[in-house]
Amino acid sequence: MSKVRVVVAGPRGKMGSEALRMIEKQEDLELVACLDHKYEGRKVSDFEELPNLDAIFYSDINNCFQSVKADVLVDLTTPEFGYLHTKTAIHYGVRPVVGTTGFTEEQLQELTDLSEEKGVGVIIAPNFALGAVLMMQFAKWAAKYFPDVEIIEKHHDNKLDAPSGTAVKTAALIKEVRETKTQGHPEEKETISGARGADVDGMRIHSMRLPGLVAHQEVVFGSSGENLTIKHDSFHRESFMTGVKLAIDNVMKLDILVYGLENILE
Ligand SMILES: NC(=O)C1=CN([C@@H]2O[C@H](COP(=O)(O)OP(=O)(O)OC[C@H]3O[C@@H](n4cnc5c(N)ncnc54)[C@H](O)[C@@H]3O)[C@@H](O)[C@H]2O)C=CC1
Ligand SMILES: O=C(O)C1=N[C@H](C(=O)O)C[C@H](O)C1
Repeated sequence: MSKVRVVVAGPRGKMGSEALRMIEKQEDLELVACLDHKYEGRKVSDFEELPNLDAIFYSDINNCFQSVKADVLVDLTTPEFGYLHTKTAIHYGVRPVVGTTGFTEEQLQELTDLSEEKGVGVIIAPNFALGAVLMMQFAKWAAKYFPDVEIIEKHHDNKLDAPSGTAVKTAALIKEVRETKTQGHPEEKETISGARGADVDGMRIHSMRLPGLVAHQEVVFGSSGENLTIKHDSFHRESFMTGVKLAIDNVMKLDILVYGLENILE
């Protein structure tokens, strides 16, 4: 059986380095290159904190895909570069598995159209942790019966995007089953701007950023005389790696873009 040849973008990051450690342990995956805006030509093994792998760092994505044969690009970078990398990979016929969050709806639509036009499979998953995927599905189910809902997401203070991709995806899933409803008092007024959080279709998202946190979300439903809270915590980035592997395996069978890991779970 031939190995799936993987390029990782963002190898020195918190998620990218965890992905390298995961790939190193898999017999059916081979790390063939890394994409980083720094350290062109260096090997992964040159970095003490990274696994002992021979793959080379490339700074230019075109040079990378022209020099190395790759099947899958795993992108764990920033919203700006994640989007550019995904687009470029599709053009080269390299299947993107994207964990990077912060894409706009327009960017997601553009990537969906491009993937379909080129027949290149793509998986974009705002959260690779299986528990988080279940939390989102349970929240969607609960929203059918509890239309009053607020999402509280808590992350480490190095996070660039707010609200988190998971919170945005949770709101989108809830929106599929919940009638538009403005929550709170009809005449409520914020005396400090932002106090009620972001407004998505009348439901609220609150984003907390603190050192010490990893990735956490609570979806709180309210009804007369009762509350229901659905909560997920990622305490370590290893929690995302089962999903990254699952996405790499599945993207090889796809010729369209899939948004959300729930769409490939049985
Ligand atoms: N889908 C999921 O399950 C998860 C997604 N994320 C997302 O993954 C992304 C990365 O998160 P972290 O690892 O925590 O961030 P990080 O800041 O630790 O790592 C990002 C890395 O990207 C690199 N980078 C920046 N520009 C680049 C470029 N042009 N080319 C190549 N590399 C570049 C940086 O040098 C850095 O090493 C974020 O968008 C975050 O929201 C994070 C955790 C889980
Ligand atoms: O930046 C992070 O850390 C995370 N980002 C993703 C998001 O925006 O939802 C997934 C997870 O919450 C960790």
